[in-house]
Parts: sequence; C-alpha cells; structure tokens
Amino acid sequence: MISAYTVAGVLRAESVALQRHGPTVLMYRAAFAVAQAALAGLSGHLIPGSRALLLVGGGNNGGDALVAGTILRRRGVAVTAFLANPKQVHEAALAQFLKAGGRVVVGMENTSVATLFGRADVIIDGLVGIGATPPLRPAAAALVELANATSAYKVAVDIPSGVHPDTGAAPGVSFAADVTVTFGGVKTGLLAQPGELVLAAVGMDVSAEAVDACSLTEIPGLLGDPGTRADKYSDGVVCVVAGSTTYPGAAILCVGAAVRLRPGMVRYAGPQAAEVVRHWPEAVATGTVSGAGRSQAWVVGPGMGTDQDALDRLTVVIDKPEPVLVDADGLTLVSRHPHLLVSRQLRGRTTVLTPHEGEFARLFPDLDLSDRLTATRTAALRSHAVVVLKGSATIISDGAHTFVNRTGCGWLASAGTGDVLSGVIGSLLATGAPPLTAAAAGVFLHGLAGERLHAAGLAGASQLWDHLR
Ligand SMILES: NC(=O)C1=CN([C@@H]2O[C@H](COP(=O)(O)OP(=O)(O)OC[C@H]3O[C@@H](n4cnc5c(N)ncnc54)[C@H](O)[C@@H]3O)[C@@H](O)[C@H]2O)[C@@H](O)CC1
Ligand SMILES: [K+]
Repeated sequence: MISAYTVAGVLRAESVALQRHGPTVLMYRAAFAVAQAALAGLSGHLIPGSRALLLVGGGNNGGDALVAGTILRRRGVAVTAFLANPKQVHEAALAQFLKAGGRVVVGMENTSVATLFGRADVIIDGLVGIGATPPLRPAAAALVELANATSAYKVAVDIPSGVHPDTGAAPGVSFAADVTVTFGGVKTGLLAQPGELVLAAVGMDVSAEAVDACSLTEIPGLLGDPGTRADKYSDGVVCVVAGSTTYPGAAILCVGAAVRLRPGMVRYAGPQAAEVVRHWPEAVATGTVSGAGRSQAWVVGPGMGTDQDALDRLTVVIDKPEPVLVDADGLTLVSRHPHLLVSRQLRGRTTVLTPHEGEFARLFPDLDLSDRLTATRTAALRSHAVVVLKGSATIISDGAHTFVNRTGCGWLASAGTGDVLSGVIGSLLATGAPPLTAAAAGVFLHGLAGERLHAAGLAGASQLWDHLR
C-alpha cells in the first residue's frame, strides 16, 4: 500500500528536514530526481542536443525546476526557462541556471511561443507546487494549456500545477503530466491522478504524518487463499439479483465474474435463470429472490431495470441481514426511494454502493464531484455504506479509510465491465472479508484483469473472466 499525506503533514516534516539539511540540499535532491525523470523520458533521443522547456513559477517549485534545468544543461540538453512571474523568481536557482548556459524567456511576446513549445522534447512544470491553491491564475493556466497541446514528455515537479495537492480537485486547467516527481511523501491529491508517480524522499521523515488514503498493491495479503477452504459452502455463497428481458447480458456477466473468481457456490435469482444456467452450469438459479436460498452476500441491480418488478426484487434484497452490494439500476431505484438505504443503515447492515459519476450525482446531488476524494468520503459517512466511486482512478471509502485504485485502463469504462466488477466484489463479500477490503480488493483485481486483457490485445467485458482467477 502507498500511504499518502496532506500538505499540512508534509510541511511539518519539511520544517524538521529544513533544520537538519538546509534548503539548498533539499532543493538539489528534489531537482536531481526531477532531472532523472526528464532524462528517462528523453530515452530514445540523443541527450546532447535534445530540448527541455521549464515552466517556472515564482516559488520554490519554480526553483526546483530551475535547478533540474541546470542539471540537464550540464548533461548537454538545450534548456529554456519560461518565467511565468519574472518579478518573483528563486534568485539563487536562476543564477545557477544562467551560469550553466540556460536560456530565459520572459513573457509571451518575446519569442515565437508556438515554436518554443512545439520543439520541446520534454516540458518540466514548476509553475506551482504545494504552496498554491487551484485554479491557476490566467498566465499560468495559459502556459499549461500550451504545454498540454504538445506531444513533449511532461514532468510535473511535486504536483501537476492546477491540481489541489490534498484533494486532487482540478477546478480549472491542469498540467497533463506523464510523470509526477513528488517530494517527501505522496500527497493525497496525487493518488487519484493519472500518469506515473515517482517519490523522491529528499531526506524528510513523514512517518508521523501518514493519513489513510492508500493505493493498493498488496492484495494477496488482504485475501485468504481459497485453496485451503473445505467445501463450497465454507467459502461463502453469493447471490446475484440482476438482469431483465431487456438486459439479459448483465446477469450473465455478473454471475460469470463471481463463478470465475472463486470456486465456491454462486446463486442467481431473477428472470434470466434459464439463460444464466445455460452459460454457467455451476450456478444455482431460480426465478424469484424468495426462492434463492441462503447466501452470505447479495449483489443487486445490474441490468434489472427500474420498473415495479425491479423495485419489488430490490426491496426483498435490501431487507436481507447479509452484506448487500447495490449497483446500476439498483442505485437509480435507491436514489428514488432513499428510505431503502436508511432502513439498512438503521439496522447497522453492511451495504456497498458502486456508482459511476452519473449515478453518484443522482444519489448525492449536493456533493461536488470536482473533489472526488472528499465526495466519496462524505457519501460513505452519510450513507453508512462503503462507497465505490468508479472512474479512471476508482475511489473506495467507508468514511474512515479511503483507498484509491491505480490498476486498470481506459476501455474498462465500456459497457458491461461494471457488471463484472459487481460480481467480483459480491463474491469477495461472501467470503466474509471486511466490506472495505472486499470492495478495494475487487476493484484492484478487476483493474488488473483489464490491464492483462489489454496487454493480450483484447477488450470486452466477457473476456475479463479469463483473467480474474
Ligand atoms: N517539501 C520540501 O522539503 C521541499 C519543497 N520544495 C518545493 O517547494 C514547493 C513549495 O514551494 P512554495 O511554498 O514556495 O510554493 P509554490 O512554489 O508551490 O507556490 C508559490 C508560488 O505560486 C504562486 N501562486 C500562488 N497561487 C497561484 C495560483 N493560483 N496560480 C498561479 N500561481 C500561483 C505564488 O505567487 C508563488 O510564486 C514544493 O511544492 C516543492 O516543489 C523543494 O524545494 C524541495 C524541498
Ligand atoms: K508543479
């Protein structure tokens, strides 16, 4: 797991490190890591003769960029610094940069800006770091837009400018980093960002400042070994309540994910019982929820529709004492009938909600989705549920602990993959895993399966099955 830190925590650790090492050493270490990342991005180019462009703001973040530029300059890279705020620039870093033969550009009118950006092989974003709050001022925003329009390799210093370091919110334009080199500790706002993340310790000890927003890398340790369990019942039974005559595929995808993930028993209850058994002879299927038999967890909603019949099925499942995962049409129905969730909440029953952003907005219309971390945490606290906000970086929270997932790839946003995810998480819930662990691990495995499928040159929700075990 990657622990993450708020700006306040990093600043406390930084003040200790500054006393011990002094500002010059810290900045040099930070800049060295940035220069290394830039050189790695230039691989394939001849280093002497390649071009780097620095976007330099008025604070220490700009100072880091200038020192990184100095290091690159000494390696033979042609480096130009665009000073966004020439009246306020890190003087010592600028002096070193000029001494090393760096070139400085001030203001848009002094040069052919398009040529400058268009020719750059690498662009280093040192406009603002953790000392600023987005949105960016217009001058900085304009530079970021120019940079984002190029195909240069993009390196962000500490945090992509325009991204809130604590929350990951980007209320305006933000630097589209290929890699972010962050110092001391990973800022919580970075966990939800796309792109590679490099941590440069620089000599700060942040251990006392960890917060509980994590990225998952240690799934096997979180889940037990299914091979050691005794029989089909001891591993937990999940019952899937999904599908309709309009959407039979959702039932098959959701059941299939559960069947393929774990060898224990999978039940299905709904109008697609015959189709489900035709696809998955392992599943035990029945037409009605009341006829489904005992289960240790329930998945309700994918493709079930939103008519009275669907509402009736949902209402029966909602009343179950076991953990219930509500997805898709189930979420739409819950947003129309909020008392259904409240009844589980009042009885202290485990609920997992897996909305995409549209469903989230219907469920929690007042929560601001430009800050996805806070929105998910608040939704979890309010609903007493584990909330899984799906997206390019899926966020999983029970209100107290928050995970941010970094596995997956773009096509996982396509139709049917959500049904597979519900089956995966439901299947893990049935093992008795703590709901937050089941949800976070399920999202991780689903993303990993997507990555493997993509690497194999394939895409399609039903093929995810082959990569789940
Ligand atoms: N934590 C550490 O130990 C280290 C921190 N360092 C760097 O120092 C940075 C923090 O430096 P500072 O505190 O000087 O702050 P920043 O450099 O992050 O930001 C301050 C600058 O941003 C401008 N600014 C503020 N709001 C803005 C907005 N909305 N739009 C555009 N410009 C805006 C200010 O006018 C000022 O010039 C870190 O992010 C990191 O890059 C490094 O020097 C290495 C060591
Ligand atoms: K930056």
